[in-house]
Order: sequence, then structure tokens, then C-alpha cells
Amino acid sequence: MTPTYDEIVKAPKALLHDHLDGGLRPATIVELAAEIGHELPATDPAELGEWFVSAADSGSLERYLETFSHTVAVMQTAPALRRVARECALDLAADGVVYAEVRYAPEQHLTAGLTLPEVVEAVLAGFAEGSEQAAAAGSPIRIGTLLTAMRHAARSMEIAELSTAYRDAGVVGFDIAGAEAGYPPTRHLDAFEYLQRENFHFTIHAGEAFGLPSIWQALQWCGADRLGHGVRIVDDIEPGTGKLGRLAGYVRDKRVPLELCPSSNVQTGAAASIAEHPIGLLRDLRFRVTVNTDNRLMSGTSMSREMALLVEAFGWGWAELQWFTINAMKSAFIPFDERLTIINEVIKPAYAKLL
Ligand SMILES: O=c1[nH]cnc2c1ncn2[C@H]1C[C@H](O)[C@@H](CO)O1
Ligand SMILES: [Zn+2]
Repeated sequence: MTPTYDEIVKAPKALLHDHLDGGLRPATIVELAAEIGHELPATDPAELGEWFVSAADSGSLERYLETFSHTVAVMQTAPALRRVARECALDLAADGVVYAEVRYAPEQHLTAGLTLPEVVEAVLAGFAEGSEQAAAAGSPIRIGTLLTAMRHAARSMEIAELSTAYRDAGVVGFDIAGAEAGYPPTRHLDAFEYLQRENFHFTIHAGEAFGLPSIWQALQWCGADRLGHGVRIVDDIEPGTGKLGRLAGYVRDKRVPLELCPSSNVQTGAAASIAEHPIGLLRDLRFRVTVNTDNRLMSGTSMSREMALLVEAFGWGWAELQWFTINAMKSAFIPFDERLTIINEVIKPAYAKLL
């Protein structure tokens, strides 16, 4: 039986790659912008939502990223950050996401005078509040935070230290994001080496707008646990035969998790369409594939919508959706026993009824 969108919403899902500043409710942006006098391209929430999707639909990562100036602008105070985080937890839970790792770059939220710890604490408080409300409403969700450093900037060591300082308070990992071409991950090698010495976890946006050298550096120089996107690994797979080059072989053999984000890739030009997205090939070749939203606002999407699009494009069923979900849970940055509990007590029993 082909899973329908409504059925997919009800099934438990796990999400590893979602940006806090890429998932605001349009109505919240309108309210927060009015409070601080920030000018928006539209003040009607529905229109604003459409504006984000069409502006992000740009064919280039750089232009896609320009849309974040409006979301980041309204996330500069503790109450605003807390609200955005609370609503993020509620929206993900309402979509049936039971485990999510949500990321954002604390260094982008300092323009009104907050300190880095104040930013982190406001977001953690918002996630805690939202998760409590979601559980009370019957949709429990566990949220782990990833702190991102911007790859064009020079604060990665500071953000890495901030991540480990809050590791027992809900921060489960570190990431770098932003324009990829011209900003290789090795620029931040000191931060990654620090995190390795601290036995901490990190993922790196790599292989999205730039190809194999970026993936190779992220893994072999920086020691990334996972790849944010990583979709360009297909450049190391021979068309037709599926023969893997050395790097693709390494990624598959080591079960390196790929945080694939289909709709986002179509918008930035990393994939021509959902149907032509390399996720089909990567899944057939049994890479450790996960499905993610990246930026729900900019893509007008949700975890359930991404899965429904894949079901439609590739004819996949519950077996594949369960596989993606378990892959994500296996690749999460929370402790092994906690991952196993979610797999065995939440995910498997629910999919057993659907399969
Ligand atoms: O897909 C992406 N690639 C690179 N950078 C991204 C992507 N989505 C969001 N970002 C950036 C813009 C945000 O302001 C920042 C932190 O979440 O991360
Ligand atoms: Zn991303």
C-alpha cells in the first residue's frame, strides 16, 4: 500500500538536519518584525511564506542563503529566540517527528547585545518548553541542538567550545554551514581537532554546492561523523555500472550518514528535480541515507512532505520510510542506549503496524 501524506504525518520520523532560522512560522516573522521595525518583503503571512519559497528557489546556494537575513533579523532577543525554538518543537512534533536535531549559528544572533551563552540558553529553554507542550498534547518529541559556525567567518573555535560547554544541557553536536565554494572545511581544522579531543560529535555541510574535494576534506582532514547533504558523492560513482570510486567506497563502507535534503537541493540547483535526485541511486546502493528538511520555511516543506515527495517520485513504501527513519536514529548524536530505546519502543512498533 502506498503511504499517503496523512498516514506519513502519523508515522514516527527522525530528522537530523533542520535549521532553526530556516523554519520559522511566517506569522511569527511578521509579528517579531513589527516589534522591532524590520522591513519585510511582505507582511501578509501567506504571502511572506510564498516569498521565501520563491526567493530561495534560486538555483544557487548563495542566493538561497540571502533569504536568511529576514529570519536572522527577527531572532536577536532572548524572548524571540525562545519563541522561535518553542514553535519549532511544536511544529515538528505536530508533523510526527519524534526525534530531531535542530541547528543554528549562535554568532548570528548577537546584534542586539546578547552574549553567546544567552543565545544558547534562550534556544534551549524554547525547545524544553515546546517539547513539554508537545508531550502534554500527546506528541512527544526529543530535540537535540547542534551549534553551527559560519564557514566564511572565524569563530568556529569559539562555537566549538560553546558546544562542549553546553553538552550536558542539550547541545549534542557541532556543524559548519554557509557558502561552500571558496570556504573549505579545513579552514576550521583547529575547531574539529578540539572537538575530537573532547570526544564530541560533529557534522559538516559538504558536497552540496561544491563536490568531492569538500567531502574528502570533511571526512579525511576534519573527521566529520556525518555529512550535511553529501549528495555530490554521486560524482564518485560510475554512471550505469554503479562502480564506486575510493571516496564513495569509503563513505559506504564506513556507513557515513548522508543528511540528504531533497527539496533544498532542487532549489539550490544541486539536483534537477526530486525524481532525478541522487537519493534514488544512493538508496539502491545502500549508502547510509537519511531524509531531512534543511529549511522548512524556504522550501515550504516538512518531514512528512519530503517523504511524500519521495514516495511519489520513487514509488517507495513503508519499508523504505522505516529504513530512512532507523538510519537517522542510528546516526543521531545522542547516546547509543537512548537511540536504541527510540528505535525499539517508538519506531519499530509503529512501522510494524504499517508494513
Ligand atoms: O543548505 C545549507 N547549506 C549551507 N548553509 C546553510 C544551509 N541552510 C542553511 N544554511 C545556513 C544559513 C543559516 O543562517 C545558517 C545557520 O542555520 O546556516
Ligand atoms: Zn543545511
